Amino acid sequence: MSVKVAVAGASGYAGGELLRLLSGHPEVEIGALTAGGNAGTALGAHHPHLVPLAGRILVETTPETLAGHDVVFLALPHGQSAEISGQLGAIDNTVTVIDCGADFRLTEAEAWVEFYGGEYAGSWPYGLPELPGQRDKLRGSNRVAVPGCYPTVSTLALLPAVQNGLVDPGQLVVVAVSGTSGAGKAPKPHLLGAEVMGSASAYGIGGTHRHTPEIEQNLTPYAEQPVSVSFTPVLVPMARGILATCSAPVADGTDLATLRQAYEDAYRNEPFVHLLPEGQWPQTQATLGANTVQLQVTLDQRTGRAVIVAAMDNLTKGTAGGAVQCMNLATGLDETLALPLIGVAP
Ligand SMILES: NC(=O)C1=CN([C@@H]2O[C@H](COP(=O)(O)OP(=O)(O)OC[C@H]3O[C@@H](n4cnc5c(N)ncnc54)[C@H](OP(=O)(O)O)[C@@H]3O)[C@@H](O)[C@H]2O)C=CC1
Ligand SMILES: CC(=O)N[C@@H](CCC(=O)OP(=O)(O)O)C(=O)O
Repeated sequence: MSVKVAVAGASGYAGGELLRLLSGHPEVEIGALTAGGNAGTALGAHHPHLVPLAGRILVETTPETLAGHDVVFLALPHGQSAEISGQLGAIDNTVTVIDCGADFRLTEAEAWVEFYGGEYAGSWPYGLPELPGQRDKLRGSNRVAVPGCYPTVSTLALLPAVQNGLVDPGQLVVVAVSGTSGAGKAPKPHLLGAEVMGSASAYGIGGTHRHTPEIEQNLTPYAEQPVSVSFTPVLVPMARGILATCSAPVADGTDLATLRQAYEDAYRNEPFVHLLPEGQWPQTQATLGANTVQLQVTLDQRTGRAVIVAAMDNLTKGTAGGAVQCMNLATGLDETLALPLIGVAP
């Protein structure tokens, strides 16, 4: 079986990571690679690490250049996916579209308007296979909305505690540091070297970051009470990686052994989510370039809070790896194909 894929937004960070993974995929043939203003230039000018594909010329992102592929990955800025996927669907009704952007992630129009503004495009099956029952929705699906990077790691960190009623889901706190590639490649003043190097800065503070409703949406079906998360992202001087520290008050009678057991049970059979041995705490470098999330959980006895720390590469499991995992499921391939378990450390 050969799956012919196109990558829209191939000159960007997510597009580059998709191509790194897809280049090693035994069942994939790489078709059109598209960009915006950089159409007409060679891929190698943007991603010199993608040596075998370096000479490929980027073409314009149009329905016509994307049509005729089995799978199209969209790695475009927010708001672009809705329009192009609609136009593409009108001329090619057999294509599977996997969107790395946010356009189709939220199921509630009000949340979309509050956090993104503009017109709500609707929702597609959510590309987090580790959510209970989600694999069945992704198998054979011809549309997938890949999660945001912070929601992937935060949801997987909190799910077992929430699902088993071990914490108060109305008092979840997530503080997550991220490398700057999470912000994309387009130039922005706050990403200048002089702003980022040797400095850490919180942003999207006070419940205003657009990933807040996505994390709440993910956990709500598994909670016995309303879910509320206080989420604070922090930019740190790394290229890649997220380290999320999540906490919540534990339910009466919950001890550390019960908490730990919930995480062991939830992730024992998950290929990409790993609870570390007791006493070992996640660090981002162990997940770099790997499609993995590494977790540890403990109980802060003094404050009565469960504390879960999770590490993940924002570009791999947090975007492109998650997207390839969804492609594997959508096209009937082995879910784990071409997805590294081994990180790049130190
Ligand atoms: N970076 C991350 O960690 C994560 C990213 N995502 C999502 O993935 C998507 C891509 O992000 P990322 O790769 O970081 O962003 P980048 O800014 O690095 O890349 C954006 C890509 O989109 C192209 N593009 C920009 N404007 C247009 C346009 N008008 N028409 C066609 N193509 C255009 C750019 O081409 P050109 O070079 O020509 O401008 C580039 O290839 C976003 O929706 C993002 O939210 C999701 C999770 C995590
Ligand atoms: C460091 C940084 O800026 N990170 C991005 C999140 C990246 C991500 O997951 O993506 P989506 O844009 O697809 O939602 C941010 O906070 O906006």
